[in-house]
Amino acid sequence: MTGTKITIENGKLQIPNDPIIPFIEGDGIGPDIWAASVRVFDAAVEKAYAGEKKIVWKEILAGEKAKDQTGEWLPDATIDAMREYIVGIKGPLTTPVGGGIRSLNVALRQILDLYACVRPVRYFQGVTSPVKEPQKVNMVIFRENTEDVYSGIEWSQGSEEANKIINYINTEFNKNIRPDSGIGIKPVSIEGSKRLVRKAIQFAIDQKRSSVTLVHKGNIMKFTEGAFKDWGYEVAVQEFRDYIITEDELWNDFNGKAPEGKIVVKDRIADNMFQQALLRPEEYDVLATMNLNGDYLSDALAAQVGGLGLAPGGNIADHIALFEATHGTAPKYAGLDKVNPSSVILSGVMMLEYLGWNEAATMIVDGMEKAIQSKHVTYDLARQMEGATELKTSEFANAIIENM
Ligand SMILES: NC(=O)C1=CN([C@@H]2O[C@H](COP(=O)(O)OP(=O)(O)OC[C@H]3O[C@@H](n4cnc5c(N)ncnc54)[C@H](OP(=O)(O)O)[C@@H]3O)[C@@H](O)[C@H]2O)C=CC1
Ligand SMILES: O=C(O)CCC(=O)C(=O)O
Ligand SMILES: [Mg+2]
Repeated sequence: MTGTKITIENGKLQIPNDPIIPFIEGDGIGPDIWAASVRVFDAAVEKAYAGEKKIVWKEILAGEKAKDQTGEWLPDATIDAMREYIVGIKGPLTTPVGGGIRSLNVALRQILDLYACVRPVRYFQGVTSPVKEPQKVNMVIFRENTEDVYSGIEWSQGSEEANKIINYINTEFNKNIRPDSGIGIKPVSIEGSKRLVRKAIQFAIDQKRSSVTLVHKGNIMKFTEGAFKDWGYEVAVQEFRDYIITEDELWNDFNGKAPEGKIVVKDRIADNMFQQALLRPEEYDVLATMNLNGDYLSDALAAQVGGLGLAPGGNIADHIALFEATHGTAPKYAGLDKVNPSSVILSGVMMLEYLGWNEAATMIVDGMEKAIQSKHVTYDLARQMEGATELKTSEFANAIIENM
């Protein structure tokens, strides 16, 4: 295989003109949307750089394909490849509910310590949305990606471990957990919280965004969610003093009007955040959330601008980054060449921006905007639009390429 590895020099990514980029095709709808997406990426890079740049794709295995070919759901070679090649992209992977394997998606994030799940939510002109003014939504979710109830530390009801823990907590701490309970642990650390909020604020500074909102349920879960909020404010005030004001300062010192260029750091209790996002979306910009709240908010905000077919994301550490759509494997549509590939395509746009290949990224977004405005779209958007022509996954990729 030709191609050159991305490297890190003096803390910065060095991107060759022919980077080797690993990809995971994914389960369910994964093969359909990956086949469409990769054609769009290659066409955009070719068009933007006239052959001077090219991605050399390297398939790595996870999920059902890995199980079939290697006997393992997540082979070590896949983790090694991500460490070696640094930037990658993946399709969705199935996680059974209840028993069976744990989430491979979560495992990839935890093993590679991809601590920020970054999910931008914006409106595409022409998409029909369930809200009146979807164009007011322009938020970027920074979701903590390695801890919280996603840590996978849980024991089933009736297991020896669950019984032991219940007994210990009830006797040592005078609590009253019902003996027939399942047990899950919710660890939230200073390190995990602060590095996530730090990344969110740095993004807000770099992208000249107006606010960072810490989302939490700290009124109820005081020492996990409440602590996340407190540690978030600590990072803001101690590390970014020259760039930010808190919401208290906004009202006490600036009469509700932020000085030019200052980012307002505020917090909202999670249930309130969901209704604020619907009713006053223009007041929210960057959101820093814990793992579970961020998972819920990602799908809800995606729906607000037209659905999961348009919801990209990236799991990003200090250097290693694995881009992926917000949605899952939508198994009922697997192999039908039906679903919207845009979430993976827009995840690829995030990846191209991460590489600094902004020209190709912009070209894809332009192509997608034009295809949507011409009402040539996949079923999910077609069913909401009047007078739309429904395209297959592969045909929508063609439409983007033709409009680039
Ligand atoms: N990061 C990952 O890999 C993720 C994996 N998963 C896994 O995926 C599996 C299925 O999860 P499920 O809860 O059904 O959620 P999914 O996100 O897979 O699908 C839910 C619904 O969202 C809509 N949708 C999803 N993707 C698209 C798309 N590309 N284009 C158009 N519409 C889309 C469909 O809606 P409609 O029915 O209205 O057409 C679909 O039925 C589970 O095993 C879950 O664990 C879930 C989330 C993330
Ligand atoms: O890993 C899974 O199966 C689900 C993950 C998920 O919902 C998400 O990352 O948004
Ligand atoms: Mg989710």
